[in-house]
Amino acid sequence: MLELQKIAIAYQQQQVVKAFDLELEAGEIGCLLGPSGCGKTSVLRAIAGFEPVKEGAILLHERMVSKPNKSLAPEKRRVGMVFQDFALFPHLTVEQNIAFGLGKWPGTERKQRITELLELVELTGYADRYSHALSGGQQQRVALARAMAPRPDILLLDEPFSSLDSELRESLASQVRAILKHEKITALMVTHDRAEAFAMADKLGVMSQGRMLQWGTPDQLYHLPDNKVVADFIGKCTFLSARVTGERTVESALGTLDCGYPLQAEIDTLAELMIRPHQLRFNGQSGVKAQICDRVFRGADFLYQLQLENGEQLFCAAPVEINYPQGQWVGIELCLTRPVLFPVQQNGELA
Ligand SMILES: Nc1ncnc2c1ncn2[C@@H]1O[C@H](COP(=O)(O)OP(=O)(O)OP(=O)(O)O)[C@@H](O)[C@H]1O
Repeated sequence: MLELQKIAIAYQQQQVVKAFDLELEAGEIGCLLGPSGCGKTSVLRAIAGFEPVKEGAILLHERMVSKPNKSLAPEKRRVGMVFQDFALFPHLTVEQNIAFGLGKWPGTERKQRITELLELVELTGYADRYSHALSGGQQQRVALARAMAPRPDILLLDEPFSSLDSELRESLASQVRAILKHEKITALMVTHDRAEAFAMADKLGVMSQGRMLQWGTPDQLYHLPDNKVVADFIGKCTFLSARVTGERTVESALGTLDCGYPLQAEIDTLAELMIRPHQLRFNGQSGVKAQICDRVFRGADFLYQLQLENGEQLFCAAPVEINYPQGQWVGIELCLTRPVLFPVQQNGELA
């Protein structure tokens, strides 16, 4: 449905997006995640036709819509957009805002589509309200209904929940996902909030400095990140020094670990082992000891900061029923199904 082939975007002479690839199947929801200024909005604007590409091509429905010096006008692309600030017309009612997206649709079809959308976004009964009399979440649902009204081929969402409070953000993200799935709409959303991205995405991409670092399912990015930047951006983790000791084994301060797959690295190669907080467990029988440096209450669990005897630090998430005080020495064990190792130097043998 959507294919970006090595696109580059530049403002004046400065390239802000480089050799950027992305593919979305029909009905899939993709999310671009990345720090402020990495180029997320520029990618969305290029797909919508508001920015030209300097290199590469954009295909929508297998039709070329952008390539250098050639760009199909935004209104001819069948692309819908939802913005951060909702962008509703304040002088129009909910119904009129939604109808705006329907242009020249005939009367009965228009009425039917509006009724259907109001029901879908759970705003039946709000048709005559003006936006100032709606909550932030309701306003954003109207904006979504307006963008979906003409049944675009693809919907682009630019940080649609960022002006809402965090609790509402997550519940609205799940609601919006259900609505998009119901309508079988292909969508691409940009955000810098990973909880939001996890709640929405079938496919997730992490961007940094104009480049796509990795594109895959949220599960792939979380459990098998391609590099340390993705690993860190997608969830809390620490990297423990390790040394290759065999075809499949490494040794670290937590002992010898059988990785279960060939490492393709020389014996004695240095590496870093990714450890997420839930991959460490307290175990009084374990010979590996660590001291509790700090802990943070997170509701369902504590996030412990631990220091090993060699000084390396790790995070461990444990249920609140386990209640270790600061300073205590505890036994710990690793619970990894598929250990992830990174080379100490990029382009090293484990890359
Ligand atoms: N119209 C413009 N003219 C010049 N530079 C621009 C323009 N728009 C964006 N930029 C620059 O391009 C880079 C990428 O901006 P972009 O808005 O795409 O990033 P972003 O990842 O969406 O950021 P944020 O999360 O803060 O919205 C930034 O360095 C920004 O300053």
